[in-house]
Amino acid sequence: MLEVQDLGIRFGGLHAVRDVTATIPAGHITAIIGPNGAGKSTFFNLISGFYKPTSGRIRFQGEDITRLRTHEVVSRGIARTFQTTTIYKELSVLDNAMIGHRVRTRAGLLDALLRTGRERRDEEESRAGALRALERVGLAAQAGRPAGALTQEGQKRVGIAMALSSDPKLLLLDEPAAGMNPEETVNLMALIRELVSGGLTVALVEHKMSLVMGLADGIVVLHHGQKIAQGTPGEVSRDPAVIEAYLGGHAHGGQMGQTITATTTGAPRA
Ligand SMILES: Nc1ncnc2c1ncn2[C@@H]1O[C@H](COP(=O)(O)OP(=O)(O)OP(=O)(O)O)[C@@H](O)[C@H]1O
Repeated sequence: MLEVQDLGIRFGGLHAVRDVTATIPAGHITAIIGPNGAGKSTFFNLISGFYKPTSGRIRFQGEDITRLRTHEVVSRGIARTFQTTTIYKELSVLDNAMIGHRVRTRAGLLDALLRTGRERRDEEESRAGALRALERVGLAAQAGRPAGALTQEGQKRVGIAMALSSDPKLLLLDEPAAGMNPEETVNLMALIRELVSGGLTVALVEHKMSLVMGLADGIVVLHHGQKIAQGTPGEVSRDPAVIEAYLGGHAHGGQMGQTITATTTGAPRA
């Protein structure tokens, strides 16, 4: 569904993503993993059109989208969530999902908040998209409640509905399980699986290896901005370069190091 070739971006002297060639197959869940600072969020920002690459190509369903603007990328069928999705807690769940639709399509956030003429013309379309999205994340019954009254998990679902409201073909989730407890994480995994069995393709950046290993069909591993491995969870967790990246001199330890160790050698946490 999505192919990147020799993708790269520099920030001054720093090559945050470098010569990455990878694929995100349709109907799959692809995880992008790597130690802190590996370039995962930057990679997401590139494929969602937030950053323009300094080298390489991005093709989505056969079309070159490398130079498209963010809303043009969205209109092709790619939407994303953010590490910390802004939820308007005092607004209803439906209004949040509608804002999600509008900021991702034609009207900007300011239009959405100020209710300009252009925004009003989009309103009915937004409402329909938002309601469909709330159905998909199991929040239709909560549409009228203030978003701030929902649980942490419910608020995460609102964030996902905000992205789904533009009816994407590819959904990019940036650390969806951040701040969630194990039970909420399991529920989130079930939701992602359900969305994929409904025809969506998902790519996610995630630190929680239990989620990645239990959910992903394929994993792309980045390290210092470069792809060091792509394969199934089993292949990647046995890959010496991946083990070295997590446990070597640059590892940050924590959950990723711990789980990679456990799934590969069974050795105690480094
Ligand atoms: N807009 C930017 N300007 C300058 N440097 C940036 C910018 N965005 C990211 N970087 C740098 O690029 C590198 C990769 O950062 P990125 O956030 O993509 O890593 P990450 O793998 O998502 O990290 P984490 O796991 O900590 O979220 C880091 O060194 C970071 O400081």
